[in-house]
Amino acid sequence: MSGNVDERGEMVLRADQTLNEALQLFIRFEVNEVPIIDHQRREIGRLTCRTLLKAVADKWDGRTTIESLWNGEKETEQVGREPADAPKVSRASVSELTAMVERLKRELQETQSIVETMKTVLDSAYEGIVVVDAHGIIQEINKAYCQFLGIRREDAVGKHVTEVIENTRLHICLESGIPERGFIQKIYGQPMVVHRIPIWRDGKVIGAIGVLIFQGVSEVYQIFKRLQDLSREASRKEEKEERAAPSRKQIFGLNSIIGRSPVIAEIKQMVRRAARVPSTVLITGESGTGKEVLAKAIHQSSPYADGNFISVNCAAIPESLLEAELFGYEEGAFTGAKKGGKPGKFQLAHKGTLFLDEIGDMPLYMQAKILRALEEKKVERVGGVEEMELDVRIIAATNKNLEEMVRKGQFREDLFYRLNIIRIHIPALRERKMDIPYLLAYHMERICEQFGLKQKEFTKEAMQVLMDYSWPGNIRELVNVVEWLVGMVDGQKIQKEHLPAHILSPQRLAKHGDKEGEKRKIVVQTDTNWREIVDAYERERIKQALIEERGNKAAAARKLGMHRSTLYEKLKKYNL
Ligand SMILES: Nc1ncnc2c1ncn2[C@@H]1O[C@H](COP(=O)(O)OP(=O)(O)OP(=O)(O)O)[C@@H](O)[C@H]1O
Repeated sequence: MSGNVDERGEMVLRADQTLNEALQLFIRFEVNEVPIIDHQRREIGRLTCRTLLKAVADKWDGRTTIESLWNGEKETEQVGREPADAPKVSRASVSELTAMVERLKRELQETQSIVETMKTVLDSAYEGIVVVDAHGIIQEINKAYCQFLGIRREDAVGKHVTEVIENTRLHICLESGIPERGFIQKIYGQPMVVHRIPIWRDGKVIGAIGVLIFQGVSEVYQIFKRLQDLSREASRKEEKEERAAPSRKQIFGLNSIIGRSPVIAEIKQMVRRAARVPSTVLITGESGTGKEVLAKAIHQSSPYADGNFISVNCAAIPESLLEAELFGYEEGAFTGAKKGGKPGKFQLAHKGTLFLDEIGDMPLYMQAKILRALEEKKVERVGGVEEMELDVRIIAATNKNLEEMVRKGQFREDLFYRLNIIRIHIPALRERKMDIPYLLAYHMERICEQFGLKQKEFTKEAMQVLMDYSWPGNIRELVNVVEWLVGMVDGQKIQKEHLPAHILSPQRLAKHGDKEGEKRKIVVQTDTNWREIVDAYERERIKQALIEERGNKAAAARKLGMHRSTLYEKLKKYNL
């Protein structure tokens, strides 16, 4: 910069110097204006801080010479001379503005780098990936997809997805907001496996991602066969359980917790941690939020998975029977005691998990007994003399405020601390609305499969109403609504008008903040109605299948997509 001082010791810039050099000089000496000289060192004008910053902000090419800026090659307005009414830039603001420009430049570079990384990731993927906006317009498509379709990226971006990808349903997925996983889509006559994933933000679908997984279904079959061979041995236990409930898809452990909200991700993380240690877990959350589902997931992912998962609803067992239920009894322990006695839930859960649901409803004297069992790891049957050593993982759950109950003396403080070692809280469904479409899709698929029906879809309007609803009964209520809709709607599309009246006009239901009891009453009441309707529907379907198959039960079971033993159970249930 030494060449930038004239004979009078003043700062100058030569016209052939670059904007980079000028900016450095302005920053280093915090000047506001510098004379520009030609090669004969004559002053030909002045470069102001404002002009320099504008040039930088407009087209930041640091190699541009002051001269070319001056000549207006890249600038349309007069450059170099400050308009008469231009605001004067103070020394302080010079440094502030340059710092701002530097910051913006850095941020821009970072954003460009992220975009570049994303593009590289997309293009490195083996799968075909396409991203559309809320209108179905392609925003991004990766190399693998373009190669498969035989198109260029620039010919696809900006077009509606239906113009580019044959038989796509990505635009339908935008409407329903429901993900479609593992669907078969024919492209160029070839069956392909695809995922369609809607992108939700602030309760709205803002786009969708389509993933073309393999180059063909045959490849999936090959992989599936390989996996089957490998896991045959390991899956003996699963097969046993599947036999017990053949019409339902079995999902285990963490996979049984459906939801994509950040809070569900956190909960899954907690489940992973809780599964690793034998510590007691306390699960809290409103009724129907999935406390039992979570407890099972912990059990299935833990070293206790080979043992039983025994669930006890402490509120449902009469007080007088609770002790015998939990600890078992010896023969003759009391009038009416079974011959040979009976093992208690603790004993049944030995080397497994005991799930104490509604622990807040446990009477105080039983709390003391449970505490003793937990601390000593021993139980004694009612009427017995011998103690049995037990290795049981305890998971307790409640929808009550146990801290408050401890304060009021309704719950033992020592038991509370013994239970509260790992605490997991499940928020109400209305506090994690982005899980709603995933739960609807999951239960729709599960129930349709169970009833042997083709899966139904929600229209955008119906989905919006379901998203807006506050679900006072949480996921249990959602499951009931799906079951009701599967039974009641004839076509494949579930329209807004098909939804139950209390969901369409929720003001008829109790508002949040109303007494818990009131809320429960409404949910239970609606539950009963749904159950009756669903049962009537199922009875009718079974009757029809038997008529069509001329009384052949095996054929009717096949037609209904249920196992023969399930059909026998239902025939008994419906008196058919
Ligand atoms: N994350 C989830 N994914 C899928 N289904 C779920 C999930 N959570 C709950 N459900 C379903 O919701 C219903 C209620 O779940 P669950 O019985 O675990 O709730 P809960 O909180 O234990 O209820 P309560 O307090 O009344 O005992 C069940 O049908 C269950 O399958």
